[in-house]
Amino acid sequence: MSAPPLSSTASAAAPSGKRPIGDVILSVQNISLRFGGVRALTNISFDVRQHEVLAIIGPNGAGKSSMLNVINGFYHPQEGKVFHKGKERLKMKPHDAARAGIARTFQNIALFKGMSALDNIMTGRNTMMKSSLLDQMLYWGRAQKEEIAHREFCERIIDFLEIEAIRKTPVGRLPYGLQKRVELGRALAAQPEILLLDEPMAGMNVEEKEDMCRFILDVNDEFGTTMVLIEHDMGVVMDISDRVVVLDYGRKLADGTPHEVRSNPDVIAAYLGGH
Ligand SMILES: Nc1ncnc2c1ncn2[C@@H]1O[C@H](COP(=O)(O)OP(=O)(O)OP(=O)(O)O)[C@@H](O)[C@H]1O
Repeated sequence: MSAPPLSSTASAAAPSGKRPIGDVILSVQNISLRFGGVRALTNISFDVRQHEVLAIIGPNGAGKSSMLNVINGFYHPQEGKVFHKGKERLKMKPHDAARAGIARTFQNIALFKGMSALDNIMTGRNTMMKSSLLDQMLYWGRAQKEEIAHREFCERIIDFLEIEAIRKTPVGRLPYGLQKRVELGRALAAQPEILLLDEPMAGMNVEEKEDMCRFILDVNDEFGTTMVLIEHDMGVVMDISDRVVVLDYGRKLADGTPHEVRSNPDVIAAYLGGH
């Protein structure tokens, strides 16, 4: 088994360079989510198109993380529907979403600190591993071939993210920016079609942010991975997003290009009012 392409959407002949934005691949429609008396999301609808970088922004508590958690099946809204590639998605768990090509990273780094960067990235392949423990005992050769192919694939991610020098380093010893890059690598290891990034630049210095922006755009350009990201840094949002959805108090305030959203009076009022 040879190493597969880095994204399931990437064909062998796929050219590099910004891919044209395609059809709607994910649609959330009239989503409402409550926690007891707290209305985290109220009647939210928007579409995600193939290959785009979509940012979800909004003041603290606006419902951004809740929205990502609905998309990846961690929360199940009381109302509304999620359509994935035109089909209504019924209740599913995060690992089902991962199998269906939707991966995510978290606001706080959730890596195995004592394990190397490479081994952490390998854990991202778990959903793709076919051989069970029994297979491994019965068909050792086949399981070993599979393991080699997965390892090769992870090495390619390591090259792509320029982290060769730290591939054997326990991630707990790495600076924050590199840990976030390893986390991105682990999410990419699952070959997602849609990648959900929860504040990928939080806590980074300017240089680390610039690097992360470059990697996000490179992954999007080279492999066509659709990105949905939550970000607080408006400069970053305006620079890298094709489209922006603005939430405030769990409601959608605006949805448009960075330019449209920036000049929307409701958005300006929410941000000025919130800070
Ligand atoms: N598991 C939960 N239980 C109870 N309330 C929750 C839960 N998750 C979120 N909330 C509430 O839902 C609302 C939206 O929270 P959410 O974390 O989605 O906002 P956010 O925009 O991501 O905020 P931040 O920018 O601060 O991360 C908040 O009032 C929050 O307290």
